[in-house]
Amino acid sequence: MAREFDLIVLGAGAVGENVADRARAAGLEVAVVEHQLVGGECTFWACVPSKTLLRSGLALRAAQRVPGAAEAVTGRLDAEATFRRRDYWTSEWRDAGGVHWLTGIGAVLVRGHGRLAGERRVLVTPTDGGPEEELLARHAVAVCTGSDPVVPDIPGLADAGPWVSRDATSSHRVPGRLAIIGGGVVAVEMATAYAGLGSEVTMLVRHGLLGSLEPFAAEAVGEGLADLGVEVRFGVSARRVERNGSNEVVLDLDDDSTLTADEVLVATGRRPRSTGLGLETAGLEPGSPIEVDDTLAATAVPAVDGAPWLYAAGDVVGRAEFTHQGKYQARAAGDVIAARALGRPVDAGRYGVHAATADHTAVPSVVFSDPEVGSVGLTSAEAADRGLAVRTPEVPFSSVSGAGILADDYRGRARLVIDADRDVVVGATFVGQGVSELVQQATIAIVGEVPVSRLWHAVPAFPTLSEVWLRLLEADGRPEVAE
Ligand SMILES: Cc1cc2nc3c(=O)[nH]c(=O)nc-3n(C[C@H](O)[C@H](O)[C@H](O)COP(=O)(O)OP(=O)(O)OC[C@H]3O[C@@H](n4cnc5c(N)ncnc54)[C@H](O)[C@@H]3O)c2cc1C
Ligand SMILES: NC(=O)c1ccc[n+]([C@@H]2O[C@H](COP(=O)([O-])OP(=O)(O)OC[C@H]3O[C@@H](n4cnc5c(N)ncnc54)[C@H](O)[C@@H]3O)[C@@H](O)[C@H]2O)c1
Repeated sequence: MAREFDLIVLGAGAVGENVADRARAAGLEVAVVEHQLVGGECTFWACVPSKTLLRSGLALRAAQRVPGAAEAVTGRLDAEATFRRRDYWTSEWRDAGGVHWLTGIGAVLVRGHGRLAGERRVLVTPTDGGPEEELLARHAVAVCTGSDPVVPDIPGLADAGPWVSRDATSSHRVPGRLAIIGGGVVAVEMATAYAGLGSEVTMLVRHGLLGSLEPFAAEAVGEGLADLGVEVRFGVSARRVERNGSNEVVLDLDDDSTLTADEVLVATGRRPRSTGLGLETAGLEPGSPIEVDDTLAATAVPAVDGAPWLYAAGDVVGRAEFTHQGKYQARAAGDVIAARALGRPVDAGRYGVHAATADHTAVPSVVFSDPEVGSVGLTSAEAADRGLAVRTPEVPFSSVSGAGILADDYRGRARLVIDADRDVVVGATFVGQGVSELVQQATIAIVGEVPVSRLWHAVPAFPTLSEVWLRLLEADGRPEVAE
C-alpha cells in the first residue's frame, strides 16, 4: 500500500534537506527520497572538497607573503596531508552524519530513485533493488535534484575518460600534467588547487576567464594563475581528444597545436538534473530548468484546490547555482508549503517571508582562487544592460593599510555599483587575498537598501580590509548638504 506524507522531497542535497527542515519545523510529515548520498553534491563532491583542497595552498601562500612567517615555511605543500584533510571533511564519502541529522528532524528517508507519476504521486525504485514503492503527497512534492556537468561533444573526449568536477575534487592523485577545458569557476578553482599541489596546469579558455564577473577581477585572477605557473591559453578549443597507448591524453587544438597531459578536466558548465524524473507527467519539459515563481512553486503546473503542489529549488531551477542561494530558496519553499498546507497567511511580496526575492537582487558568490573574488548583485555591465544610471567608484587595496599589513605586495581592487537615482548600492566586487569576508557587508547594504549617505556612518575598524569601504565612499564623493 502507498505511504502518504504531507510533503515529498526529491533529493537530499543541501537544498532538499533545508526544504524538509522548514516543513518539519512547522509539523508536516515529510519524506525525503535520495538515490545516492544524503548531503548531495556540495558536501561530497563540490564546495567542501574543493575548498579543503584549495585551503592548504592558500594558507601556505598567505604565510609566504609575511616576512617572519615566510622564513618558517620553506617546504612545498604536502599533497597526502591535503587529501587526508579533504577526506575528513567529506567523511570519506559516507553519509551517516547526514542520515542522523535527517532522521533527527523527524523526516523519513527513502533510499532510491524517485520520479513523479502524476499529481502528488511519486514512484521510488529502491537503491537496494527491492520492489518499486508508491508515495502519495497530501500537499506538495518538492524537486531538489541538483545539476549534472556538461561534457561537450568533442570527438574522442568521452572515450578519453575525462575528469569532471567530481573526479577533480575526489582524486587522491596529483596528475603531473593537467589540461583543463573551460574558464569558469570550476576551471579556475581546480587550476589553483592542482597547480598548488604540483601539477603542470594548462587551461584552454574559449572566451574570457570568469565571464560573468567584472573584467578587472578576472584580470587579477589571470595574473594569480600565471604566478602559480598555470598556462592560460585564450581563444583555443580542442578539436579532438584521445588517450594514447602510454595513457596520456592528447588534445588536438584548433590553433593546429597539440597538448599532451596526464588528465583532462572538463569544466564547461552544468545542466539541471531534470530528466528521468517523470516531469512530463506534470506537464513539464524534461531536461530544462524547472521554472518557478518567488515562492518556488512551478509556474507551469496548475494549482490543486487553490494551492500549488509542485515546487522546485536549488540547481534544478537554474536561478543561481550556489549552495547558499539554494538553501535560501529552500527555506522559503519549506515555509510556504507548510503555510499553505496549514491554511496560514502567506507573505509572498517583495522580500516577504515566503519569497526568494534576493535571487533577483543580491546573489553573493566567492571564487576561491588566489586572489579571491567576492561579488554580489550587479556588475557594471549588468547595470548598463538594465538601463540603470550608476556611479562605479573603484579603488586599489593599496590605499588600505589593513591589506598591506595582511600581506606584503598585497594586490587587489574593489568596485561598487551604485544606483544613482536611488543612491543605494546594487552591486559590489572585491578581488584580493581574504576578500571573501567582505561580501556579506555588501549583501546587507544591497538587501537593506541602505542609502550611500548613511554608509558614511558605518565606520570600518582600523586596520582591517573592511576599510576599503571608506576608500570606496571617498572615491564616490562625500555627500554635500543642500543649500
Ligand atoms: C566543483 C564545484 C564546487 C562548488 N563550490 C561551491 C561553493 O564553494 N559554494 C557554493 O555556494 N556553491 C558551490 N558549488 C555549487 C553547489 O555545489 C550547488 O549549487 C549545490 O550543490 C546545489 O545543491 P542542490 O541540493 O540543488 O543539488 P545537489 O547537491 O546536487 O543535490 C541533489 C540531490 O538529489 C539527488 N537526486 C537527484 N535525482 C534524484 C532522484 N530522481 N531521486 C532521488 N534522489 C535524486 C542527488 O543524488 C543529490 O543528492 C560548487 C559546484 C561544483 C561543481
Ligand atoms: N565557489 C563557488 O561558489 C563555485 C565553485 C565551483 C562551481 N560553482 C557553481 O558551479 C557552476 C558550474 O561551474 P562551471 O565552471 O562548470 O561553469 P561556468 O558556467 O562557470 O563556466 C563554464 C566555462 O566553460 C566554457 N565553455 C562552455 N562550453 C565550452 C566548450 N564547449 N568548450 C570550451 N569551453 C566551454 C565557458 O566559456 C566558461 O568559461 C557555476 O555556475 C557555479 O554556480 C560555484
